[in-house]
Amino acid sequence: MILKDILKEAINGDLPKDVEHISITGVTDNSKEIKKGFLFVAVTGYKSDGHNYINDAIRLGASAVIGNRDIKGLEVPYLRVENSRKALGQIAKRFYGDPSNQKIMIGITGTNGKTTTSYMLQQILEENGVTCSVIGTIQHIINGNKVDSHNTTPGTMELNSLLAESRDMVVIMEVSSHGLAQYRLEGIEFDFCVFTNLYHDHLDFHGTMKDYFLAKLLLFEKLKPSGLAVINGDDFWGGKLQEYLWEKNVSAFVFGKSNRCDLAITNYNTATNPFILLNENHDFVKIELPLPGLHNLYNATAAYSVAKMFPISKQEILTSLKRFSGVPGRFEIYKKATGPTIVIDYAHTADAIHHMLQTAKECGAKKIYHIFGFRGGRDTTKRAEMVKVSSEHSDVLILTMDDLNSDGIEGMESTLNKLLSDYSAGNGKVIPDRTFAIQEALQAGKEGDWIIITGKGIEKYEQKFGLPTISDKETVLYLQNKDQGDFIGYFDQ
Ligand SMILES: CC(=O)N[C@H]1[C@@H](OP(=O)(O)OP(=O)(O)OC[C@H]2O[C@@H](n3ccc(=O)[nH]c3=O)[C@H](O)[C@@H]2O)O[C@H](CO)[C@@H](O)[C@@H]1O[C@H](C)C(=O)N[C@@H](C)C(=O)N[C@H](CCC(=O)O)C(=O)O
Ligand SMILES: Nc1ncnc2c1ncn2[C@@H]1O[C@H](COP(=O)(O)OP(=O)(O)OP(=O)(O)O)[C@@H](O)[C@H]1O
Ligand SMILES: N[C@H](CCC[C@H](N)C(=O)O)C(=O)O
Repeated sequence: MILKDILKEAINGDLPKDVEHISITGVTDNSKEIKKGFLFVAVTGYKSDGHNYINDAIRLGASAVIGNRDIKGLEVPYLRVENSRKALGQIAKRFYGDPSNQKIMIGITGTNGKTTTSYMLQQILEENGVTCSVIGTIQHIINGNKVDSHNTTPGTMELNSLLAESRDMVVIMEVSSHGLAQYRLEGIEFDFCVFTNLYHDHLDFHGTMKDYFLAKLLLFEKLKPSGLAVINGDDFWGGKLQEYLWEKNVSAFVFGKSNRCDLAITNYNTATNPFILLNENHDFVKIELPLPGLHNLYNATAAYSVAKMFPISKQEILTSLKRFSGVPGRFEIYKKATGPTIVIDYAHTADAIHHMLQTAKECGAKKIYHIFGFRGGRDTTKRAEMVKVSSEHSDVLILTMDDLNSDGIEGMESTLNKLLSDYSAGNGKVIPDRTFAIQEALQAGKEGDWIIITGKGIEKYEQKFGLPTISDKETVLYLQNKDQGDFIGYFDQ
């Protein structure tokens, strides 16, 4: 591939003579992936700086380098750009032949509900003959094949390569604020942009809620002129987004409780036989879900709002939602013939915890045991509110370990004790080993009680004493009598 052909957007003006005819065999921003004839794009990162690896890249065979620092005297041509992370996005798109341009692109953003909404939409579309690629937190699904996910929104090279590989008609993507802020979606345009909600999270990265919102807003700048924004109008920031799009004359489809909404929520039932009743231009739509929780009804409403823009009948959409298969690690219920109901869920914000515990109460939980921890190396300012909400809405809260990432176990243990003494109402305890925390609740829980384990979903956690990593589901099934636990949740892997 001729280098100049993929630099169209990245480099303004004429290219130096020595670059004109260079051909390259690949592109990467990771010196460790360089092969002979590659273009190396040096990116200044959050942990390290790609510019420090330029010499490694050349030694490994890079035939040209792009960066955003003033560097001279390299053995291969060096092109300076203003922002090499953005340039990488522009180059990735060209290198893979602008693959998003050949797809119907659906981007779903928001703090909570992205994965659930995308799985609902996937089920509706696929059951009605529309093949979908799905890109998100749990895994990516391309042409029906599962690919491991390292980021909710993959890095720009990986993303464009997945899109290029896809033969599916539609791509449903979870779009994270990190992905938007880091140009992972540079040059990609969307046919549908969905906003679920915005709550306190990721302020370690964004600083303030306003800046977090402004990062999410970038998705809507990528909406095609012919595209449609779908917005949860009941969310405070959803309201701000609506105003912003209205001023820019961008078409938005809004759902929410106000009767001014395009899809107005008139009634719902969150527990037994959950449903949400919507008024669409005096035409009533009743979405029934096999999954409890008001939050899931909102997710289903978002999925419905997009699906109805496809040539699929209302009845077909409603049928798919009624038999929704669920999402791995989100509100998965385990219950034996007798004993407590156990739920594994991915709540990792105060708002999600609130929804989760509220749902358990609405489902008739007598006593609620809530087990969770905090991901290390992430926003620490959300923790106090998570403890407060849990303490208020559960009977017993047990703080335990989540992914430590770079944090140490001792530091985390004292953090948990301090959070409990400062923000709980005295109904909590700390059990650092997650397996023991779950075991204690399972031993204490009686018929009618609910044990809710949040934060990790299907991800595995480290047990103490060097035991292998294990998921909450594996722990629960083991403790519930080896492998004889009766799974009655919505997804069994
Ligand atoms: C803080 C953050 O977001 N970091 C992301 C960022 O990493 P980075 O480019 O800054 O990486 P870095 O390690 O500092 O390295 C800088 C550069 O040096 C290069 N390098 C480095 C070492 C070397 O030997 N050679 C070399 O060339 C690297 O390849 C890179 O180009 O860009 C990478 C590629 O796109 C991401 O994978 C990475 O996500 C990290 C792993 C991460 O944990 N991110 C989380 C916070 C995140 O993005 N989460 C959201 C979900 C949030 C939600 O659910 O709402 C997500 O989309 O996943
Ligand atoms: N619409 C919603 N409003 C509030 N909380 C929600 C909503 N949908 C899901 N949740 C809660 O958030 C958790 C994560 O849901 P989901 O995976 O769908 O969100 P997400 O935005 O994809 O998060 P992540 O990208 O971190 O995986 C769920 O397990 C549930 O507790
Ligand atoms: N295993 C991934 C999960 C991402 C979950 C996301 N919601 C976040 O908190 O960043 C991580 O640790 O980045």
